[in-house]
Amino acid sequence: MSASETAATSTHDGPGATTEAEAGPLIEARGLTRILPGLVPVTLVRDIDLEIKRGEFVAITGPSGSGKSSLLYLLGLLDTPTSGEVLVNGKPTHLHSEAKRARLRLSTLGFVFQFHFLLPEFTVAENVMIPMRKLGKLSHDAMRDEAVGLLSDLGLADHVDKRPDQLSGGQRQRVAVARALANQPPVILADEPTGSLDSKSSEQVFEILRDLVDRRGKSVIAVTHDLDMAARMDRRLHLIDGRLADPPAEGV
Ligand SMILES: Nc1ncnc2c1ncn2[C@@H]1O[C@H](COP(=O)(O)OP(=O)(O)OP(=O)(O)O)[C@@H](O)[C@H]1O
Repeated sequence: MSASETAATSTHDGPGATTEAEAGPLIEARGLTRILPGLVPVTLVRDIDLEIKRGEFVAITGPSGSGKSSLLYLLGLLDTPTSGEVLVNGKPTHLHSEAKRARLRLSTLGFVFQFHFLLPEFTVAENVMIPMRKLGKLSHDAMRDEAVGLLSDLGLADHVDKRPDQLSGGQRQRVAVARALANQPPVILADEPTGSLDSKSSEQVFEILRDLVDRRGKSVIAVTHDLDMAARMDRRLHLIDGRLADPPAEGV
């Protein structure tokens, strides 16, 4: 069974899985602007208004340097706007302390980057347990069970006690997806999640993300240069020079 089939047929849906039925958007940006100060200030994004609803698979596209990663980091509360705000579950976040933002990130947002960023000295299961450990809600055994469940769902049951360097690139990225799901966040933010994978692994990871949206009701926001992939998502946000724009008919 392929990883995507495994994920699609999974019954694993641990505590805190998205059963909440709030009607409003999960993530909102209002007038979001980020300017790096300096002798020559650099505008990363400007005047972005958007809403991400529950169960949406949204692509962020645009030319290189158009602000895609910057926008994702702002939506993920990894960076703070110069003006404007990000709301999570309808609640403003701009007055939160860094500790409160960190906790909101841990419980609400899962991150997948182009490179897996797994810690090489830890096993696969231990890597997936890291965000759970930081949230501090579960016992060691419960965290381990949760991690093994998530990894099994992604077709990695036989690899839980291996080190990352014993896995293929595609398998490592699937571990990164499991780690992003560790605290059952309703939103996954992915920065070119398939950007460093071969086409087969890339398709597997895409199918896993698609499945998280379709069958688990997650919202996935993914930066991508792959327009075919973007076309298979539900909606596309296109950036030009840090602003939202209509996507071109063809090409980036
Ligand atoms: N710390 C920084 N200092 C100076 N310029 C920066 C910094 N971070 C980003 N930039 C610039 O801001 C712009 C937006 O960067 P960003 O990485 O968000 O774009 P991107 O669309 O994700 O690009 P790519 O597709 O190449 O990854 C780029 O011109 C980038 O060079």
